[in-house]
Amino acid sequence: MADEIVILTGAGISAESGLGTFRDVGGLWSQYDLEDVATPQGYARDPDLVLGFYNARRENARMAAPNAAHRAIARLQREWPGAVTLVTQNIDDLHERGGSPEVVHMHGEIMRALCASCGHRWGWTGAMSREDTCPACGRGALVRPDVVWFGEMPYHLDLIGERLERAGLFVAIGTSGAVYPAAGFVAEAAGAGVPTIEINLERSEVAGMFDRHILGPASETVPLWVE
Ligand SMILES: CC(C)NC(=O)[C@H](Cc1c[nH]c2ccccc12)NC(=O)[C@H](CCCC/N=C(/NCCC(=O)O)S[C@H]1O[C@H](COP(=O)(O)OP(=O)(O)OC[C@H]2O[C@@H](n3cnc4c(N)ncnc43)[C@H](O)[C@@H]2O)[C@@H](O)[C@H]1O)NC(=O)OCc1ccccc1
Repeated sequence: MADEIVILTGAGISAESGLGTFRDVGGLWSQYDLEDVATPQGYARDPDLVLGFYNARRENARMAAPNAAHRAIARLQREWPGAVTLVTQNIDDLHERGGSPEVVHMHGEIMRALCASCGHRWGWTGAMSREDTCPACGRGALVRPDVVWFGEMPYHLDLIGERLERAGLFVAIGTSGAVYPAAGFVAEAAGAGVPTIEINLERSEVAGMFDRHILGPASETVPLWVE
């Protein structure tokens, strides 16, 4: 419907809340090899390294606070109930703490755990270790963060595809367009004749696919765009 909006966010929207992005200078991927810490193979090879990596990110997310960009999107969702689908690649909970009523976490959530044995999911706040056991099947050493690793299928792709098809506008905020299938959503939207806007510090790797570009820090550009 013409008045429906799909918003996709990435690490850039949480940068001004103090959560490092992935590719920027000094970003996470310059400190860790994603093969080691964000793949099922890395987890099988060295679960302590992986659980330690996510324990540190969970602590950072817990200490961080939502910024004006998170709050502006939440305001838009409240002012247009049911018309705004907020999809995020971020595993932090800053959108929810910024007041967003519905957040589609396509890459999972760091404040949740997943049992790699029975698939049970539950809320998780503290540090995770191999000693932890699943409250459903009781097995240990298979409790992992409920996040989507490289080579794993992202969550909610059917819902996202359906919302993209019928959207009146697609907006990407704070994402480099380097990771698929998220980076392909603009092409899906454009293919369905949906107008597209990129709001980012700089032009992304898929900038050429967007109709409009609003460049600058999200905490400034997003509240202005929402106004
Ligand atoms: C590296 C890349 C080439 N590899 C992939 O894309 C792979 C493989 C692949 C699949 N299809 C392909 C097609 C082509 C090539 C490769 C592939 N994809 C997968 O493995 C995916 C799973 C990918 C998910 C991996 N998990 C993440 N996260 C969770 C864990 C964790 O977080 O640890 S990805 C993780 O990295 C990505 C980081 O990207 P961004 O968020 O954009 O962050 P980045 O730092 O890159 O950029 C920040 C941007 O913000 C801007 N910025 C900075 N500060 C600000 C500021 N202040 N204001 C505004 N903007 C700002 C910067 O300028 C910059 O542009 C996010 O998605 C994030 O979630 N699974 C899959 O494909 O399954 C099978 C399948 C098959 C068919 C259909 C479906 C599935």
